[in-house]
Amino acid sequence: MTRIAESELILNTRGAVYHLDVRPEELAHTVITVGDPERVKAVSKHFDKVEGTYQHREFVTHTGFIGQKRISVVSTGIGTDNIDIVLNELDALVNIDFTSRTVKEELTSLRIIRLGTSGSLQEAIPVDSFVVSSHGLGLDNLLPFYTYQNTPEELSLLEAFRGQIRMQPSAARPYLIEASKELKEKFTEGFHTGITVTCPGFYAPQGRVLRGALSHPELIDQLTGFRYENQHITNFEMETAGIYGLGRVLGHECLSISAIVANRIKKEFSADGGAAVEKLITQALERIAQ
Ligand SMILES: O=P(O)(O)O[C@H]1O[C@H](CO)[C@@H](O)[C@H]1O
Ligand SMILES: O=c1cc[nH]c(=O)[nH]1
Repeated sequence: MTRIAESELILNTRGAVYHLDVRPEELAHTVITVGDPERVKAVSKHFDKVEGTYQHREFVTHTGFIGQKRISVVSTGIGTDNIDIVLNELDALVNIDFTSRTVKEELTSLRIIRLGTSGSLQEAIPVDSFVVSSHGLGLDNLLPFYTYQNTPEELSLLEAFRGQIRMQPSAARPYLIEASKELKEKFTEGFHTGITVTCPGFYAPQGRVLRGALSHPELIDQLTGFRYENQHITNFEMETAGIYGLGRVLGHECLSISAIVANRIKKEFSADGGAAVEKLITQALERIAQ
């Protein structure tokens, strides 16, 4: 077994992984990720018992129980560059022996569920509704740094996307990964479902103009109009494709669910996004704790 060097798997003085500051025994195998560090306590306040809290930079982790179900909630901050850190360190916590610094013979698959916010790309998906991401379509550049396998269904969808929406090659090389089917089945009634586009920014990469002009002004209309068989693009945000992609690379079951806070077609923003997120957390925890 190859020993992983100190410069590659970085552990701190308490034997915890570098960015998350969490030790292997401090992580549950069901993990909720949220972007906002403040949202961690909005989730853990629903726990019957909190066994530990950990924080380093924007990465806040609370581990506890709802009934017999052990759950960790971890903040990722914004963007797929942070997802690279969080997913790799979560994986290391369960699949690398920190004493021998070797990959374990028996691997553990985590259940990872993102509870985030997002902008709708369809008029009929209003603010304060919830979207389950059937696929993450990445316009960021994280996943091409890894080797991974696409399914034939993913390749057909990606080919349709590339045919209908011509990204400038210097701007993005789109990739696409499907959600965990097992987790998705828990979230059907009361949830919209569709393809989520993950962007490497909040402004121009999501077609927003304040002062900087867009290099691809048709992007929003093209995403809204995309169709392949019975599938369409529902929303965009900044983490889902990275989570699904690294879940595929590392062997974890991943699902991303978003509270819609903006409708980009109707140009509306939620009057109380906090309330929508709170409702999403309550509904999601009921299903996750089962
Ligand atoms: O509310 P969170 O979970 O952070 O998710 C969305 O909100 C942030 C942008 O405001 C991005 O992280 C985006 O993905
Ligand atoms: O429009 C939105 C809303 C939330 N998060 C995003 O990334 N975009």
